[in-house]
Amino acid sequence: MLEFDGLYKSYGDNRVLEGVGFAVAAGSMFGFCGANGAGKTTTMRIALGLARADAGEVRWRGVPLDAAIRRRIGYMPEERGLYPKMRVGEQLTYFARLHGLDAAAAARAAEHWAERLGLGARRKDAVEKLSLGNQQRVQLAAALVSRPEVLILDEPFSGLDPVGVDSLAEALLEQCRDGVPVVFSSHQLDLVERLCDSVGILARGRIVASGTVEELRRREAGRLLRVVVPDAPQGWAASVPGVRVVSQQAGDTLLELAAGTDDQVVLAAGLRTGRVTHFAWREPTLVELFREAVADPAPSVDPAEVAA
Ligand SMILES: Nc1ncnc2c1ncn2[C@@H]1O[C@H](COP(=O)(O)OP(=O)(O)OP(=O)(O)O)[C@@H](O)[C@H]1O
Repeated sequence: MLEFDGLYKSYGDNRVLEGVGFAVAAGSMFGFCGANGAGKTTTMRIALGLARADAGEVRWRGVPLDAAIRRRIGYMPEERGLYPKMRVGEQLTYFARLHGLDAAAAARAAEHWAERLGLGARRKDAVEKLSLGNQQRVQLAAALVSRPEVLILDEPFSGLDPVGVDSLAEALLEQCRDGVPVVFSSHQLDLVERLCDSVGILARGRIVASGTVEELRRREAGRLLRVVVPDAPQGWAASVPGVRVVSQQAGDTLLELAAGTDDQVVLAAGLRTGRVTHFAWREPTLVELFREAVADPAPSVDPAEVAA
């Protein structure tokens, strides 16, 4: 288990992390989501020892990370860290050696990952001659080449074409099957939904939602209702108490029901305006769950005011 436990980090007055905690089981993939500036990179840099937490720690198999454990972590930094003049093959061999592989094993691993990520023909080219997407593939190969026990990847999919996304996704799933815990940050929520066993959404310095996508959905279940009334006038649902119209296109409406709102009341309202051809609960997408989770919480209501 890879555990991030109670991480706090401030830069001056900027309180970035205020008790970030989550755990990633060996052999599972964790999607680390959050708005720009939420603190994902900061969290990963703390794990790698590149930033120091004010409080909290990161553990692998119960042991706080130290320099020796960190050498066994494959890390892809957001700012990317390649040597532009070095050839692709040499660079990969170099990173593998840096993580302790002997010369022969390093050369074999470099060749394997270059081929695997579609860089076979570019092995002898200097990194600076590659397109940005291909440089990204080299960076990924550099994280994988040392046969890491743990993978921590900062936006590994950004800038990749669909073929690159597929080859990386397949490579990461294979790492998971070999028992490696994989943490990656991404704004591409469709990918997170497709690949990850679990997801954590960082907002306001904390993980505000976490679990499998299914669990997150179930927590929200029963709230989004799709109703199709082809002949209904625009805005027919807006006056139903406890109903918010999320979207409306022709007679196709997506409604959010407040807790306790009776869906049959909504159905009756729809029927009053015409024939209802579709009426079903709809599962929220990860994008909708994300929006909900990062939105500023409703201002708290003073209980005394409610009682009055
Ligand atoms: N070295 C630093 N010095 C001062 N402030 C920093 C430093 N590193 C990060 N920050 C601040 O910490 C906050 C979180 O930044 P971070 O890069 O961790 O967010 P992120 O979630 O990775 O964002 P993005 O999705 O945009 O990459 C930001 O307000 C950023 O300005």
